[in-house]
Amino acid sequence: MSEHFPPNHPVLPQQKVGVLLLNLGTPDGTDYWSVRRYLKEFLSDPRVIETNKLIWWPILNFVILSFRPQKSGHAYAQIWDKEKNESPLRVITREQTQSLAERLRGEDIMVEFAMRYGNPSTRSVLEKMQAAGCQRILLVPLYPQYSATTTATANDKAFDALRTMRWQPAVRTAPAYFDDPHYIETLGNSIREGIAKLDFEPDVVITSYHGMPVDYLKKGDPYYCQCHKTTRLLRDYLGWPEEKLLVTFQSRFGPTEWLQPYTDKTLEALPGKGVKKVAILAPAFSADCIETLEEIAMGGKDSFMAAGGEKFAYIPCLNASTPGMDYIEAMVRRELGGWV
Ligand SMILES: C=CC1=C(C)c2cc3[nH]c(cc4nc(cc5[nH]c(cc1n2)c(C)c5CCC(=O)O)C(CCC(=O)O)=C4C)c(C)c3C=C
Ligand SMILES: [Fe+2]
Ligand SMILES: [Fe+2]
Repeated sequence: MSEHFPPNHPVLPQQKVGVLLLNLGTPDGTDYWSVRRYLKEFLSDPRVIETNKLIWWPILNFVILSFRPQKSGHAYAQIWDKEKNESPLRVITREQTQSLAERLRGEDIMVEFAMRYGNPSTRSVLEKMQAAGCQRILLVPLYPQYSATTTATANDKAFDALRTMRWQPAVRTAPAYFDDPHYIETLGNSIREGIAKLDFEPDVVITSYHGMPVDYLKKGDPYYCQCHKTTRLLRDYLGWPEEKLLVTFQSRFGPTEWLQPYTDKTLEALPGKGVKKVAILAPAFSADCIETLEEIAMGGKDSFMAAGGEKFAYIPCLNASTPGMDYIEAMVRRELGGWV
């Protein structure tokens, strides 16, 4: 008999592969304190706000966190899933996770989701996966276009948790998929089908991406170029000219210059140029959320109509739709190559 120490070796769970879907995060409720807690974590992230900490700390704590939680809480209340008492972003991310788990069933793969800010936290889920025997974990940031403000910080948070694990699993990160032909085809088909359901033919279709300070682009963040490439490939796929499929940037925050053209200003200007019927989608988001449902589908529609627009339609994100999940499954299987 060999000499083992300790003599009563603990029983170890069976080894398995894990897939961890990562998204941004969302508040646990629409009340002031829930939204404040979420915004504080979000806006304290130096990947998101690069302003010097000594300058930013008082602005965040004394100015932004005293008024923004009410304003955002009111916006969240308009889109809240009242049946599940949860934010749509989390409802949809969970549906995507369940669907992927279903598709990978029988291969002993554990599929979970975690958020960069709020719950379920990346650390708690990674610890659960490690304890369940996941010795190989694929991290999948659910952002089609890479940005340091989203993809990199999601991965950072996962690596932070791994840093304190004695028995650290092997980890891979999935790359951005902004130009993957299968993704472009899936998104292109969702545009075609979205339009086919309408009672009008849009004069133009807008791809509205989440914005970012221009300064981050100048410092080398590839997000802006990847957004443009997604739309260019969509035009090629659909066979549309440049003026039929526009690129705009939404969700401006703070006084600095953000990526342009701005979605809100574009929607206000189009009717004056004779464009009265638009359809709009938000390809930077894998799941519908406050930025798409409240800001675009509701707010964007109001400003377009107030400026003289006649027809407005919002085309949903891929969410947990069958084609959307077909894509995520194929991408995950590809990235798991050699592991399963
Ligand atoms: C302040 C700077 C911000 C940067 C830069 C930024 C980049 C960025 N964000 C997303 C995706 C999402 N953002 C969401 C909400 C949201 N974003 C910011 C700020 C920045 N985002 C704030 C303050 C908020 C909170 C809502 C609000 O108070 O207005 C969400 C939705 C979350 C939800 O709960 O529904 C997503 C998703 C991307 C892709 C991106 C890339 C440049
Ligand atoms: Fe954002
Ligand atoms: Fe917003």
